[in-house]
Amino acid sequence: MISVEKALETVLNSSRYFGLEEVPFIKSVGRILKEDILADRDFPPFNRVSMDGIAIDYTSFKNGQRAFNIEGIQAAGSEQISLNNSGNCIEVMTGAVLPNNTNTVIRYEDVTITNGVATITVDAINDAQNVHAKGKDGKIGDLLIEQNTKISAAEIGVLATVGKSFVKVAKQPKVMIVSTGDELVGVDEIPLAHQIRRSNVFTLVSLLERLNIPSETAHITDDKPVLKSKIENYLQEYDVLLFSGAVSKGKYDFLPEVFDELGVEKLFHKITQRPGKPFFYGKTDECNVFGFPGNPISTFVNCLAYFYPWYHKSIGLEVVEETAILNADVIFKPNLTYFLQVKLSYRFGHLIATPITGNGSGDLASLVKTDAFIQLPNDKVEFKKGEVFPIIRYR
Ligand SMILES: Nc1nc2c(c(=O)[nH]1)N[C@H]1C(S)=C(S)[C@@H](COP(=O)(O)OP(=O)(O)OC[C@H]3O[C@@H](n4cnc5c(N)ncnc54)[C@H](O)[C@@H]3O)O[C@H]1N2
Ligand code: MOO
Ligand SMILES: [Mg+2]
Repeated sequence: MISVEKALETVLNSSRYFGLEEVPFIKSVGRILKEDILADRDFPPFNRVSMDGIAIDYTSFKNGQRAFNIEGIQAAGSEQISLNNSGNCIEVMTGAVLPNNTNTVIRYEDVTITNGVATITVDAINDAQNVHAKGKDGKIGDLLIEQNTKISAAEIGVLATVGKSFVKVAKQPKVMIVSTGDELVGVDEIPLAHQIRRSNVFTLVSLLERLNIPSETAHITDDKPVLKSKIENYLQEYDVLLFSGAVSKGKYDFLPEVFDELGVEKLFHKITQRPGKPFFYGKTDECNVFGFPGNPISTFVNCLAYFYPWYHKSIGLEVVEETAILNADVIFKPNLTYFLQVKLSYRFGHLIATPITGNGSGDLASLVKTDAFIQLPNDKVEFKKGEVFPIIRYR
């Protein structure tokens, strides 16, 4: 039996590198970028007209000129034209290149146009107004998105702008999720009096989907030879195996011995925590094996507390700790770290965790009423309202 801290350290020390892949940028939301994205040209790439109106040479205005013959039109998407006579003007549209020999744009609202002559109707204009200068937002080669950024809609626009139709992202591990147990039937089935529907695999699939990790699932009954032959294949085929059930002390809890017989190196079995104590963790050269205890809340909390940080470390992301203020006195006597279910709220900008006690680790419906687990350490028995502890949230 090891402590939560030691278990987490062991899990993190066995993180694994899954490599990179290139994906179409539009499919990359939620993935972890594995290259720096640089500006392929200046931002904006030319002196960009930012108001519809007329472009002039400011010197003419400064010298007192107010009426300008219109020489032409510069539309957005047209090649740059030139003002031939510095006493004239060119009509310009937002998004167009500022014409050669002009430097200042006056918006249509501030001019009147009659018979091809634009007359400025305001007293003051500024040199270079309404021009978004080339390179003002960024220079060619500037770092726009750092690697290890989680790609969101904000990054997608930048990727499009710099022409990155394919991007390098962290490859996801190949994951198999296995439930075990003779008492479990499918979701679409009507359970007999002694049976229940399996739920843990689907919880795990969903917890992995939050990380954008696709997974496959299987169910194996409590039959040791079958477990052994199937798991032998899975160990060859997958980067990660997540199990729920069959890791405790029961007559049919075969997984620890099956893992041993298949050469899975045991890194630990059993942690001083509740719920989730009988967690088995091991690895082979190619595969990491998470044997979560079968009680639904045990599977759930251990996936969050150990698989999540292991995955984050594996793809090169920082593992960040969050804390909240306990909102009630709690007494917990066993010498175990207590992952207590809490409902989160904000008060004056502080995150508050209100304990909601369910009926133990089999009470999966209680998860619906809470948002997170607060992690109460095993070095004391009384936890006071107002004290701050780490939390693991799932919403
Ligand atoms: N003598 C002891 N008995 C138990 C101990 C112990 O230390 N000594 N630990 C208890 C704790 S704590 C837990 S947690 C469970 C862990 O049990 P297993 O990992 O062996 O899991 P199972 O026995 O297969 O099942 C336990 C429980 O969970 C339900 N279950 C399992 N899989 C699913 C699923 N996919 N969906 C829904 N529910 C599932 C199963 O029906 C059982 O009710 O052991 C305690 N016992
Ligand atoms: O600790 Mo077990 O994980 O209570 O259900
Ligand atoms: Mg059992």
